[in-house]
Order: sequence, then C-alpha cells, then structure tokens
Amino acid sequence: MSPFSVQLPAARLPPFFLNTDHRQRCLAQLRGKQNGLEKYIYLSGLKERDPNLFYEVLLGNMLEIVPILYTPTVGDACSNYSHIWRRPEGLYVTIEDKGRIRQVLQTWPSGLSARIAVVTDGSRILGLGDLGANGLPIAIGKLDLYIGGAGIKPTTTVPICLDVGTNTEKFINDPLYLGVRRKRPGTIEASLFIMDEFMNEFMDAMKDVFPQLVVQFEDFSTDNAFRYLDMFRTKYRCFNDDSRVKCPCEYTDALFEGAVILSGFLNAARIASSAAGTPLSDQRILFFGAGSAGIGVAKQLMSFFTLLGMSEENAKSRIYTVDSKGLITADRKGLQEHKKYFARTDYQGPPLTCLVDIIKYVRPTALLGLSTIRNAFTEEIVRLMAAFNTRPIIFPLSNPVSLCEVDYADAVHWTDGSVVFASGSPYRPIEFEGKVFEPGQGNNMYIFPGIGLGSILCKAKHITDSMIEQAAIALAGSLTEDEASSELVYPRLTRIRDISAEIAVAVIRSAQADEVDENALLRNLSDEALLDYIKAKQWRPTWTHSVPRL
Ligand SMILES: NC(=O)C1=CN([C@@H]2O[C@H](COP(=O)(O)OP(=O)(O)OC[C@H]3O[C@@H](n4cnc5c(N)ncnc54)[C@H](OP(=O)(O)O)[C@@H]3O)[C@@H](O)[C@H]2O)C=CC1
Ligand SMILES: CC(=O)C(=O)O
Ligand SMILES: [Mg+2]
Repeated sequence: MSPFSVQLPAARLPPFFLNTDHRQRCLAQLRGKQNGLEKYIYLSGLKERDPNLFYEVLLGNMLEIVPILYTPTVGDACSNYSHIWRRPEGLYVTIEDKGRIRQVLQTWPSGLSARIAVVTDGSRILGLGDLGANGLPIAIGKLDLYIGGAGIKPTTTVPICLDVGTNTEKFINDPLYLGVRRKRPGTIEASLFIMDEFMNEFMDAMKDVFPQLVVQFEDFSTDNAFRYLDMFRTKYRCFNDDSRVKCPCEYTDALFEGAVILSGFLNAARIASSAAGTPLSDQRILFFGAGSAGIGVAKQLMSFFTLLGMSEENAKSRIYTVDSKGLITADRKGLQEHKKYFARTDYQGPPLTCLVDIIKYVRPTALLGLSTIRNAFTEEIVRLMAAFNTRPIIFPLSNPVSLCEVDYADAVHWTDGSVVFASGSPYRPIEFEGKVFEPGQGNNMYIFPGIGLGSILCKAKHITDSMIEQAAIALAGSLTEDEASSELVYPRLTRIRDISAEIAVAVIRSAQADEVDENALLRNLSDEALLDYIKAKQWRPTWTHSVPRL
C-alpha cells in the first residue's frame, strides 16, 4: 500500500522521507540487485507496495525496465515462478474447476470494470516450451505493457493462467511446483472433448462475469492456439479476424506479431529496396520456423502484399516456409494443416533440409527466424544473405534472447554493417568501424497496447483484419525524422505512449469503417480531436514525490 494513500501518523515516517525522490531510491535499489530475476522480484514487490510509484518508475525508465518485466527476464521469472512466488497476482482456473468456472472468475474483484484479460495456458511460454502454471508472469508482463505502454487502467486488467497440467516432468516432480500435478489432457478424442468442454465453459463464464472484456490469448502451443481460436473467433470478444485469406492464424499472439513484423518489415524493405534500386514489392521472404508465430507473420505480410495490388497467388509466391524437416513443400506426407497454405508447389527435387541449401535456392531478400533455435543463423548463412543483397533483412524473432537465431553484434560484423536488423528481444546499440548501429526490436509489444486501447475506447465488437493492418501501417509511419535517418525500423521505445495513441486512432477509424464500433460519440471527431480524446483517456500514475511533512 502506498505511504501516500494511507493516513500514516507523520512520526511513523523518517523526517525527510516525504521530501526525497522515491523514484531515485527505487532505481538505486533496483540497480543494486545482482541479476535479472532479483530485479524482477524487486519490481513485483514495488508494484504491490505502491502501484503508482511502480508505474511512475516504469514510465520514466522504459528502456531499463521493460526487458525485466517482459522478454527476456520474464522468461526466467516464468521458468522459476514456483520458487520466486511471493503473493497472488492473477487468476488461476484449473482443470479441476471444470463445472464451477463461473464462481472462480467471480472471485476477481473488478468484474464489471474489467476490460482486458491476457490468458495463457502455459503451454508455449516465449520459446521456452511447456511451463504449466509457471506461465502466469507472461500474462502479467503483457498487461504491464498495456498499462505502461498505452495507459490502460491497472484495475481493469486481468491476468489469467489456465492450469490444465503440464507435460514437463521436472515441474511435476518439483516439491515447490505450484500447479496441478498432472499431465495435460492428451490428443485422443476423449481428452480433446474434455478440453473443449473446459474451454467452452471458460469462455462462456468470461462473457458473463466480465461483460466488457477483450480477451487476448497468449503463448498457447501452436496446435491449441489454432484449435481454440477456430472455436471462439466468431463467438466471443477475443481478438478476431474476418480474414480474406483463410488460413488458421487468428491466434492473438501471432496476429499481433504479424502486425508488428509487417510494420518493421515495411520500413526495412524501404531501406533495402532503395539501396538495391528494386521495387518495394520485389521481395522474397524466408521464414525459418513455421509454428503459429511464423505462419501468423507470413499471413500478415502476404495479406499486405495483396493490398499493394498483387494477386493472392503472386503474394503467396513471395513466401517460403521452413520447419524442422526443411523447406515446406506441398508433396510432403502428413503435412500439418497450418503449414499447407504456404507449402511450395514449384520446387521439384530432393527435400531441401539444410538452411544453407535453402538460402542458395531461394536467394531471399529477407530471413525471419521464429524457430526457437539459438544461433541457427550461422556466419555462413548471414554472409550468404549479405552476398545476395546490398542490404539483407535479417529478423531473428525468437524469444527470449537465449533462443535468438543470431546476436546483433554478429549480424553487423558478418555483413560489414549492411544488415537491416530487428530481434524479438532487445539488444543494445553497438559500435562498428566508428559508427553506432542501433537494432530494432520486432516485438508485438509495439502494437498490442495501442490495439487494446483503441478497441476499448471505441467499444469494438471484434478486432477485424483491417484494424490490425491499419495498426501496423500506423506503427510503420510513426518514425520520427531522426529515427528514419538513423535507419531504425521501429520507433524508440521511450515514445511508446504516444505511438500507442496514434495506433489507437488508426484502429478506431478502421473499426468505424468496418462498422464494428459501438461508441458512436467518436465517429464525428476529427483525427486531431480523436487523438486528444485518446490521450486524455490514457491512465497515468497519480504518485507525487514531494509531499510536505504534516
Ligand atoms: N517477436 C515477437 O513478437 C514474437 C516472437 N515469438 C517467438 O516465436 C518463436 C516461435 O513460436 P511458435 O511459432 O509459437 O513456436 P512453435 O514451437 O509452434 O514453432 C517453432 C517452429 O520452428 C520450427 N523448428 C524447430 N526446430 C527447428 C529446426 N532445427 N530447424 C528449422 N525449424 C525448426 C518448428 O518446426 P516443426 O513444425 O517441424 O516442429 C516450428 O515450425 C518463440 O520463440 C516465440 O517467443 C512468438 C510471438 C511473438
Ligand atoms: C513476444 C511474444 O509474445 C512471444 O515471444 O511469445
Ligand atoms: Mg507470446
């Protein structure tokens, strides 16, 4: 509880306490911690003691604090959550609650005022795999970004972990593990039926208990992600898609990632095209990793190409996908459903299984990594990209850093500084041959806060494809002159609040065009008035650091 929000007798506080800058004290305490996990624990404690001070410190120090609350450190927090747990921070709905999920949700204090829930089942946390009940911090971290990055009110957010078990043996055997001690229901018909019943009951109960809520599904394993979104996309106010291109990637994590990568890719392609003197649309994009994230991003890029006037076939032909078995081709036996859409029909020859060979065959202008394979983009691969392209686009997007396909410094060195780079987790700028190089962070954190804010304010019934596309275009267009001349592909994180407000304008306009908005009051506002309205609605911490001693 904040010392400022309770009536403490003055003598209970040190005499000069109220006249010192607590933000500086918090930063000093934070910086005194030995490692990322300790910093995470410290910040979590600060949020509990004094939420206003916590968000004030976050807003003033985004570059330092976001990598702790979010990727990469949140990955450590999740992996170790049962050991570092201090206090209840979210809602757990377990498989054992089946039949009474409504009552469980009703225990959350702010039913009617809740606006955004991030829901994970812990089955694919970042690229770290099945972390079971330990997955909750990813939902908390995302919501901190909704709050910090867009100004969503903290009391309207709901982090939820669906604990249906874990297949990670070491957790089940860990005496401190906090989740239910059982394996996840399997994939035989009867187990799927039980899970479908559980998920249907959960979503029905969510709609009843939190009538104004938008649900973001986060870090479900690819098979579950596709399955549940297929079940729910037209029924509930979860992130949703009226897709022109029917391939199953409406899973929100992938949708947002698609939008954010589209945005960075647009800026990267402009840089690369102008260096090579080729048209923007003349791109060949190789996706290394074809799970929900890879296919989600591929879909978003290709749908943008169709907006540029390309036919669907032409747009699709620009995209190549690779999984653990190599280049995905249509003649492969037993190909999973989500991989079929982009499977190549034009490759004749023995299966291409090695990335070097695939790159020699495709000669991509852009190489995107969503594979969770650390250092998969070797020196040979990166040098090949540089040999084929004046400005090779290389986006190693797997999170956290420990799973990133190539480190920034290596990418810069191996391409003699020609790489156009964005990674999923943050890297620091580096100096190479007397020049400072600044990496981009291609992470959905740039987009979901603004989409959430816009959707809440216009009371969107669903989030349509065009809302997501317009959000991506607004993000791409949000670079300042300084950022563009530094060849950044994403704006600097310190501006995320303003960027989220601009994205929210684009999202609201698009919701209005698609007639899914229910807040008629916003329809007649000019863009300028709408931006002012959005900024006025952004929640800010009300903490003051200079309160006189009584
Ligand atoms: N930057 C961002 O904003 C975001 C990043 N991500 C990141 O994307 C990554 C992937 O997520 P997701 O799609 O859900 O995960 P999945 O596990 O579903 O997909 C991983 C993909 O990589 C492929 N793969 C695995 N090993 C290899 C290998 N040795 N060679 C080639 N391909 C391989 C898999 O192949 P196969 O299908 O054959 O198993 C699969 O297609 C995660 O690290 C996640 O953190 C996710 C969302 C947003
Ligand atoms: C960033 C993110 O959502 C992921 O890696 O899953
Ligand atoms: Mg995610």
